[in-house]
Amino acid sequence: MADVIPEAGLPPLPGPESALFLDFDGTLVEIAARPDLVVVPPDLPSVLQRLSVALGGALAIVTGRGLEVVRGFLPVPGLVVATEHGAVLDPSDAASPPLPSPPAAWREAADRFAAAHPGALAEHKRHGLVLHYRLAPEAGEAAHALAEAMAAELPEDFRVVPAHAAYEVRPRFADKGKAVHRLMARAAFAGRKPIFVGDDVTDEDGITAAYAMDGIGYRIPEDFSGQPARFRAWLARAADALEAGQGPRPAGGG
Ligand SMILES: O=P(O)(O)OC[C@H]1O[C@H](O[C@H]2O[C@H](CO)[C@@H](O)[C@H](O)[C@H]2O)[C@H](O)[C@@H](O)[C@@H]1O
Repeated sequence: MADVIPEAGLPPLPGPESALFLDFDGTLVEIAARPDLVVVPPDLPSVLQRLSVALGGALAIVTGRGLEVVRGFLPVPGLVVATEHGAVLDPSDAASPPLPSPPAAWREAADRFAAAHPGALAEHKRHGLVLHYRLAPEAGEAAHALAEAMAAELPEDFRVVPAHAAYEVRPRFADKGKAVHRLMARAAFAGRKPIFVGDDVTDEDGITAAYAMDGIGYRIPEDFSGQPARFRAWLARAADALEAGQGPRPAGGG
């Protein structure tokens, strides 16, 4: 990696018995003015691929982003991804629960919100939508009110989750913790020590799940000084260390 950052004060590197669960925005990449403007460092996909191979496939991206967006940013063969906050796993599994999608009227209302507030954005996903106001801070209250009004129409299916300068309307029964539990049941992950790394409130479910399975969670603000670059450098060192000696541990070997 291009980032030259001292190791002091960083968490211990993951060992060959680990399973890595990594958030995307604010963790692997710096927050940007708009979702389409995030910058993926050119060497990040290869670092993720090396880690995935070294860990026998036990590496997953667990993100609020949509599936196609993540695959576009991180073109890593064999990479497991849990998108839309765990609602959509790829590769999928037979246990995938049916999840609702926002009604067309909500999508139209979201687009009208964005049109009415220059700088605001409506992001549409399969099972949810996001009202972004980072570039239109005065629209924050309107975004919140609209998101709450939508979720109130179908409260058994949807809930509102605050994000960085955005409000997300997403399926009530999807969260990153459930995604971690489902992935840990897969052969490549089973028996490993889960390590979840995130930066945001939605990552707390994933961190809780990791602890529940004798793993650990790291937070970018506290453990990497709020710097995704520090975290990326840590990942690169982990790939070096795993390749140098520890090697992949057979999947499911306890
Ligand atoms: O779970 P994550 O990978 O952290 O994704 C959470 C949401 O991130 C994206 O929005 C946030 O990042 C944007 C790019 O840095 C930023 O412009 C925006 O203000 C943030 O809210 C993404 O657009 C959402 O779909 C994700 O759910």
